[in-house]
Amino acid sequence: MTCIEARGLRKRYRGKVAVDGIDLTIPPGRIVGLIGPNGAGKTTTLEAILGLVSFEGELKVLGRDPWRERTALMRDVCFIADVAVLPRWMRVWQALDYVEGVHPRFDRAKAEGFLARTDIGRTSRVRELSKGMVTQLHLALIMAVDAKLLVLDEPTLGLDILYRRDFYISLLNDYFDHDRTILVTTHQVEEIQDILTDAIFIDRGRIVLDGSIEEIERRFVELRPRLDAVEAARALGPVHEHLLMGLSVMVFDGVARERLEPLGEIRRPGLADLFLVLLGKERTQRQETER
Ligand SMILES: Nc1ncnc2c1ncn2[C@@H]1O[C@H](COP(=O)(O)OP(=O)(O)OP(=O)(O)O)[C@@H](O)[C@H]1O
Repeated sequence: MTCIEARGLRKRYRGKVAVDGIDLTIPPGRIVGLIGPNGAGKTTTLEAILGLVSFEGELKVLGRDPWRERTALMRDVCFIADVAVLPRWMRVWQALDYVEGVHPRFDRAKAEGFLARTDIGRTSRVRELSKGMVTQLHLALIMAVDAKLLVLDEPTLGLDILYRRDFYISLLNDYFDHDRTILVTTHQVEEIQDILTDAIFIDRGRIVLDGSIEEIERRFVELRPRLDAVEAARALGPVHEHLLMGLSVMVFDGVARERLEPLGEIRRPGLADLFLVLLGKERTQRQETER
């Protein structure tokens, strides 16, 4: 069964379009990055998937309509919103007790294992923890639930670089298996690009690119042409060109590597760079259409 299927998904807030008719097909066993600038519609898309906002269009998550069947859906879905909120008076062990009590698929030993890698004491109250520690606690609770879909909205906001790395490694090693799907948004694209199987670029409520990392890597190539090959490379129609310390860097879309290799050094463009390139292109095209 497809994990998430959307056709013409649209969300308007009092006349303002936040999500503008997007189509998605996410099978099980993928780690999908939803990447976009501020206000692109990422959180709104996740909220529709989680049944937290109503929407227009068709949307099925694990075969259910999230808005109408939210309660049933939540047995198989876990999520972390970009603002982690836990009751401030609660002690850490009480939070563990609570989730154990309400969630039949919570593995307490696993949560304790995640917490053991932090400085969070079992008897501390949430209000005594730093912002990053509250997030760590929240992640430990959520990652110990056996769910089919895990939705993470900026999960590492406020976490230090060591813990962020540790988090993504354990997401891959301890959480992910080939039946689960993880949908994650972050502005720190470089940190997640190596764990993703797929990327969806979104800008102003529309999808700019959607594909597996292998497809994206096959399609886009970065070339640093030799000085004597710059004109020949330009003739192949790069979708982007910029200068780096006086030398040209070009990105090609759908040009065979064999044609580029003789012209200079070939690289895999980073997702963040690619995003900037495609975003610039899309915005220029839209401005031209609007004119
Ligand atoms: N509850 C709301 N009421 C009105 N407008 C909203 C609401 N939530 C979001 N929006 C608008 O919808 C658009 C998309 O917002 P959304 O939060 O989905 O973006 P985002 O991609 O998650 O951004 P960020 O990276 O900044 O978190 C924005 O223009 C935002 O102002």
